[in-house]
Amino acid sequence: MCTAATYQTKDFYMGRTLDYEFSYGEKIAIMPRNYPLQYRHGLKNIEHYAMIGMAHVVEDYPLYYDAVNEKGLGMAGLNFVGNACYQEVKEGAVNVAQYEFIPWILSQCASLNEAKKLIQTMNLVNTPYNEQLPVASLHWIIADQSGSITVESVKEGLNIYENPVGVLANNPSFDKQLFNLNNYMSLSPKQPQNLFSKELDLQTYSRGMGALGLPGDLSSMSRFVRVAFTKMNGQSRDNERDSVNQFFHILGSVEQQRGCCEVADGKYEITIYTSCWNSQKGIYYYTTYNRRQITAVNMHKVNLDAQQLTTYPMLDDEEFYEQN
Ligand SMILES: C[C@H](CCC(=O)NCCS(=O)(=O)O)[C@H]1CC[C@H]2[C@@H]3CC[C@@H]4C[C@H](O)CC[C@]4(C)[C@H]3C[C@H](O)[C@]12C
Repeated sequence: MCTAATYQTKDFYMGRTLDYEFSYGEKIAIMPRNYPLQYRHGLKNIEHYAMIGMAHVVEDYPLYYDAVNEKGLGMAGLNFVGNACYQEVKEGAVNVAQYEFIPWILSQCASLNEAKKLIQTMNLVNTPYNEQLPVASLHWIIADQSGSITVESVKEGLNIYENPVGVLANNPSFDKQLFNLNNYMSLSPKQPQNLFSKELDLQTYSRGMGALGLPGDLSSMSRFVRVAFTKMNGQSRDNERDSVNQFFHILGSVEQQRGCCEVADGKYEITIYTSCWNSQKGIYYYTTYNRRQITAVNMHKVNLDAQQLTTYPMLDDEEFYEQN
C-alpha cells in the first residue's frame, strides 16, 4: 500500500509513503537537463526539464516512483493491482512505456495544464523495462500549485480524474474512493452536537469525538479517508520548517508499523520511506522506517545543465541527538 498527498501553505508540497515488504534499493536521483533521455519506442526529447525523485536506478536509468521537476510539477506512482491495464504498442502512436510515464511528463510539462494536454496524445503501453522488472500495476497522481489529477489506465481506456482532495491511495478506482468520502461528511474536528435523539442526554466525554467513525485500519479505502481528513483539516504555519513538519504528520496518519499488515507468513508491509518535496524550491525531503529524522536533498545544489545522473543513497540509520 502507499498513500500520496499534496499540501499548500506559502509553497506547494507533495509526497507519498512507499509501503511494501521489501525494497528495490531505491535512491534519490537528480536528472539534469542534458541527461540523454532515451525512450523505448523511439520518442525523443534531447534537452528537457530537470527533475528530482525517488528511483530504482538500473543501467544508469532512473525508474522513478515519484518525482518533481524544476517547474514545480510533481508526480507519484502507486499500486493499482488488478485494475491497471496498459495498451499494446501501436504503430504511429506516441507509445510511452509505463515505466517511462513519470520522466516523459516531467521532462516536458511546466504545469498541470500542459500535462493534461500531453496525456491526451499518449498511448501508455505494457512494455516491461526488462525480464527482471515486469510491468508494475500503477496509477498516478500529478499535481502542481493549481491542482491535481489522477490518471488510471484500465481495461476500458485511460481515465483522467480531477482530484479535488489531492490524495491518492490504492484500490479501488479513484471515482469510488472519492464517492466513499460521502459516507464521512459528518466528521469534524469540532465536538459533535447531539442529533441522535432529543430524548437522550448524550454527552461528549472526551475530546476528538467529532471524528468518531474515522476509519483507523490500514486498508486502502480507510487510508484514503483518514489522510484526506487529516490533510483537509490540518493546520500549520506557512514557513518551510512548519510546512514540511506538518506534511510528515499528515502522512504519518497512514504509516504502517511493522507487524500490523501481514502479506505472507511472517512477512510484513511497512512504510519503507515517506517523501515530501517543496515543488517551488526543488527540495526533496524524506524519512525512512529506520530513520525518522528528516533528510533533505536540494536539486539546485547540483549542476542542472549536466548530462549525468546524480544519485544519493537513502540514509537509513537513526542518529539520536544526545542532549546530555
Ligand atoms: C511496489 C511499489 C508500490 C508499493 C505498494 O503500493 N504496495 C502495496 C501493495 S497493494 O497494492 O496494497 O497490494 C511500486 C511503486 C513504484 C513501483 C516502481 C516504479 C518504477 C519501475 C516500473 C517497472 O515497470 C517495474 C519496476 C519499478 C522499479 C517499480 C517497482 C514497484 O512496482 C514500485 C516500487
